[in-house]
Amino acid sequence: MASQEQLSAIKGAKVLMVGAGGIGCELLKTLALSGFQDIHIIDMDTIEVSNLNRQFLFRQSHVGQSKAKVARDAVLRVRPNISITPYHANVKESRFNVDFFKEFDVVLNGLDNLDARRHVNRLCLAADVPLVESGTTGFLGQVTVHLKGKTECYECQPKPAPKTYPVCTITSTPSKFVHCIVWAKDLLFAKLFGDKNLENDLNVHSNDAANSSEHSDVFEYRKDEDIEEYGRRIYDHVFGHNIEVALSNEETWKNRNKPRPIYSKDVLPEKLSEQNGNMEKGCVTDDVSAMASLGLKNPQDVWSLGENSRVFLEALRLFFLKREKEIGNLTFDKDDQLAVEFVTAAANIRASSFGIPLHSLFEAKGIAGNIVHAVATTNAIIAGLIVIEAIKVLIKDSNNYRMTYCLEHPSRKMLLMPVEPYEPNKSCYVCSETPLSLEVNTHRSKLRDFVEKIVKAKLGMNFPLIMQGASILYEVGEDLEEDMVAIYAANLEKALSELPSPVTSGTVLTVEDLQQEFSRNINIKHREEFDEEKEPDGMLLSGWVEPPVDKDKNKPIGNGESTSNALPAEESLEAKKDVTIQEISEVTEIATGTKRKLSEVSKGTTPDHSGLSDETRNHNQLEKLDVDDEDDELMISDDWESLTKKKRL
Ligand SMILES: Nc1ncnc2c1ncn2[C@@H]1O[C@H](COP(=O)(O)OP(=O)(O)OP(=O)(O)O)[C@@H](O)[C@H]1O
Ligand SMILES: [Zn+2]
Repeated sequence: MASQEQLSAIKGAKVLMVGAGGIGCELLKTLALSGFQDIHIIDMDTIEVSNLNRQFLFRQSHVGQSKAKVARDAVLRVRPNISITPYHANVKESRFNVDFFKEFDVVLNGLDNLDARRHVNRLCLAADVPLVESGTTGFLGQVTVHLKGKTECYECQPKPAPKTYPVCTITSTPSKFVHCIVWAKDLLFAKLFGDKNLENDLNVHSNDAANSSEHSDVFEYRKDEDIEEYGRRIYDHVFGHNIEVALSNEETWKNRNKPRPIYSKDVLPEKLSEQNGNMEKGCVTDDVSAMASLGLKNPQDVWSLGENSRVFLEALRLFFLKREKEIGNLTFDKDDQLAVEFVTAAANIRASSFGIPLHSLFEAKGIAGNIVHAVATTNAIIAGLIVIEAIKVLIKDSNNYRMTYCLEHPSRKMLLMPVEPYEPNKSCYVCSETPLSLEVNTHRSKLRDFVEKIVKAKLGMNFPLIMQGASILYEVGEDLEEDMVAIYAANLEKALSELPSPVTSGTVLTVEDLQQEFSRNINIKHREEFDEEKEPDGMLLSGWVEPPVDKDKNKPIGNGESTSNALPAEESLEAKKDVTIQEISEVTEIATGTKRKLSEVSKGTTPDHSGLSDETRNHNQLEKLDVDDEDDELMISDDWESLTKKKRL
């Protein structure tokens, strides 16, 4: 039962919700049913069919309409007397500036990406408005309170770098199905259907006897060539010939199982189109799906090697027959059925060659698209926790703020694990005044490199203004004069030392995002050489939060900026000599941060120094927590105070 104080705080509050998706729908409903009367909601998206299973305010008839508006209408039907103001817009639009944020008593995030979260964090800091941040990944979830100067901000802890794999694991020595998926989508799919000008590490041994005399690129489709013949040529090349070439390097296989070359003639009949009556169907129906034209119905079935080989050839054929115009511009998209079919089949054939268990299309799609299936109940629990924290924020009950984790399996008999929030990180470059410095080759690096790699990627600014003393070197904005736009565009292509106001060792640059009202000075230090593997940006930004380094191994124990260092231990040796392929996973970011703290607090352990990425290490710790729990009886605690001994505030 809410106290009088809580009730009047709820009634008088003006709250801003950002995101009306899985968490947002639950949150809006819970806010309305808890008595909130003035709710503003920003969401840039329209409703999709795939949202309907968990975003319960939406119905089939709403598909294509604004999430924020439909959510408002749905909730007003049960609470007609409250005020809900929807904005069908990106929270990064300039109208949502610091003054806009200042209007609210608390901001509640139900977002799904790092970029928007960082942006809202900065606006809340600039406007001095408390932020309740949230995230879910399947059964895992987290709610955190960020209050300027009192608790850590969203960016006080470095977020894990995207998961990466060494190129040689992907191109030569896969040991897990995910390696085969990365090979199939980032190398083979990209090679066949993507931009021909992009670099691709797929081994192209086109000097094999059969092809070298006529063609320099074995992947090229000859106009007069039969499409099945072409498909078989690619098949035999990547699954047969390339494997034979790899096998000839004896050293590689000394301590590994040797792969088996697979040729199409060994697994398929001579001429498929004559054998398979369904093959032509794909040409006449609109359904561009290899599965459909081969009569494979259940995406959860694991196909045999023969079936995968057929899907491979059929998907390739359909791309060339039905989607020829897109070839050369395609990038893998988890919602593109034909692309998923091709990648599943290719990954499975490669897996078969390397003795790795095969997977269904459903599983392969999840791995390829980094999909963790959303769980509606987790979203509902998290939304409830957001409202609990929001109420504490409104009555300024700061001693009782909690960062709460929602777990998949009970730990210490609990599914919900509240811990006290952390203090602000004194070296956080966002919420503290930490000085920054940048080592860079000022003769070689261009202003564009600085803007893209540092200002946007590292400092997360969207509308940067870069100044040296009083002169502006670069600016982004809607109302810039044309001549200024031209000058800034020209500046981007200049080396730092050749700019109109040269940037050299000792220069102090001021970088500012006017919308975020966020400004930092960066001391420039010239450095001649950079290690291409460890410092691929050719620049080194320091003075902001970095994970501690294990001095013996010179490896970060968490996720550093260098992606090649953020690798699972078993792969880290190879990583030292190899470039890495990125596999982006936004969805795990927030939950991964969760697990770091959870493991520290609940086990009382110090972070381990295993050299694993945060993601991997924390998964392991979470699993360990679960395994350690012998008693499976559940308890959801409501005794917040007694649960945490560590006082962090
Ligand atoms: N910059 C932004 N401005 C406004 N809304 C945003 C922004 N970024 C993300 N969102 C919204 O946050 C919500 C996140 O919800 P959720 O995680 O359930 O994602 P979804 O897109 O609805 O579902 P899924 O990605 O699982 O298909 C989405 O509705 C999305 O439109
Ligand atoms: Zn901070």
